[in-house]
Amino acid sequence: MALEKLGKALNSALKKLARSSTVDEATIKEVVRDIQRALIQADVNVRLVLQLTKTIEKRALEEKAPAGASKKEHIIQIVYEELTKFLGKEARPLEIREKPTVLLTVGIQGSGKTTSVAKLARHLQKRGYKVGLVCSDTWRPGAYYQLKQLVEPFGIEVFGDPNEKDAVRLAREGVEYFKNKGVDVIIVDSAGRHKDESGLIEEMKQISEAIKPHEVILVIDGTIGQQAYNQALAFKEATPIGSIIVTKLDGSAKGGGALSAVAATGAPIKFIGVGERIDDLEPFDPKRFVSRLLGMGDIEGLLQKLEELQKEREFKEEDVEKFLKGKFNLKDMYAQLEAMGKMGPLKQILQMIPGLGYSLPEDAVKVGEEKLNRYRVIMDSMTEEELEHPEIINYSRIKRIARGSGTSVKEVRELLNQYNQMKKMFKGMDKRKLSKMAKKFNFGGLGI
Ligand SMILES: Nc1nc2c(ncn2[C@@H]2O[C@H](COP(=O)(O)OP(=O)(O)OP(=O)(O)O)[C@@H](O)[C@H]2O)c(=O)[nH]1
Repeated sequence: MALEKLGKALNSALKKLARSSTVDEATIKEVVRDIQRALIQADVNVRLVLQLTKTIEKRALEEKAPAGASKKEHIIQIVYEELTKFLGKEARPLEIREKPTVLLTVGIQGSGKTTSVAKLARHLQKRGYKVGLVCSDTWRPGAYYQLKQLVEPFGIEVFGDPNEKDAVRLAREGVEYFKNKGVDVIIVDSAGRHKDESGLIEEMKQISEAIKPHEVILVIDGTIGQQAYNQALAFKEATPIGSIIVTKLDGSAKGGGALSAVAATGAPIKFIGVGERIDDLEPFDPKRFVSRLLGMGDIEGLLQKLEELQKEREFKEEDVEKFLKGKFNLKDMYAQLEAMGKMGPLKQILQMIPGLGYSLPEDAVKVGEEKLNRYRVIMDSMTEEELEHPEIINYSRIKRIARGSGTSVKEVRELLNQYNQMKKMFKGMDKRKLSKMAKKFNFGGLGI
């Protein structure tokens, strides 16, 4: 996984939060300090770290958790949101709009450029595009053979001439060649042997002028950490159509520094390299990346589901009245269960709740999910009258319901007990307490 070490450190900071019994100022400050330490160790620029953690701390201390979410959940949400913003906020996918779309890749020698070109070609091929590669590296004859070797197994053609000395001419001829072949995407790989960024950018300008690419992609070595800032900035200023691939994020201790430094320039990171194999290239999406980094499953999904859950949890005024008068029936309970069912497998929901996913024993989740299903099956075998007036369900009805639903008398009784308990609790409660309890019941009252 990319940035494994940073992920682990951030994850343990949040785990500590999830485990703490209270969430006060001292807890928040400790979490923030842990996050600071983790980021600085990943070579993220200290000034950026301080800015980021100050925002997290301020929000965590000042903002109130939205209804239905705990303070812990809210803090995790804040950390997630701020880290996402830190890495560019939105995904900026590579778009293939025209046929052919011409891409030019540049990058300093050793950055992983040639490998990334092969990976990108394969990535696009897997998405159904026919891709042609042009090697315009006139400095290193081996580059052509290296590229060929990488993509040959996939039937991707490489245009090049190891004896040609004019990079601009090679690039132009290569693009013409593939245009005539009707490919969807042409990727032109330029030379990496430049003494510095200015040489690199100069060649990029010349080739750009000749082939008019739709996009220029800079490949940056993720192991250089925050030094990536200057490279990305110089590049961003030189081309209005630039995007970036940050390589070697697998196992690099400084990858977090490189990613955040590039993001700080505002240049879009479109892919990250996460290994030496041809498939080790991932489209970069800050949201998904941060969710995975924090090791908390799909947090985006969680936020959405929390929102839905909250809507479902909101008891209508008339419902509250009804419950207060003790008129809560099985149908009402059924509606609650159905609302839960709509939101997908319970286990999945529970796992997405930061903090809970860690502590939840597998058995508890299984029982909850199974029980919910059984309740539903049992209620499907009840008549309308029984659902509305459960008090009429006597022993012979229980036997019939058990038979009809393929369950047992014991299970039908269990459901009725659950109902009676809920009803008893609703009765005689004040409004405020009731809505609080209702929220709890959606998760806690069903034997989960
Ligand atoms: N672990 C890891 N290694 C990578 C990644 N990308 C590239 N590499 C390795 O980095 C080394 C240099 O990669 P090349 O593709 O030859 O890069 P380059 O030197 O920029 O290419 P040119 O400038 O064209 O010569 C190779 O050993 C690659 O296997 C990555 O994402 N992860």
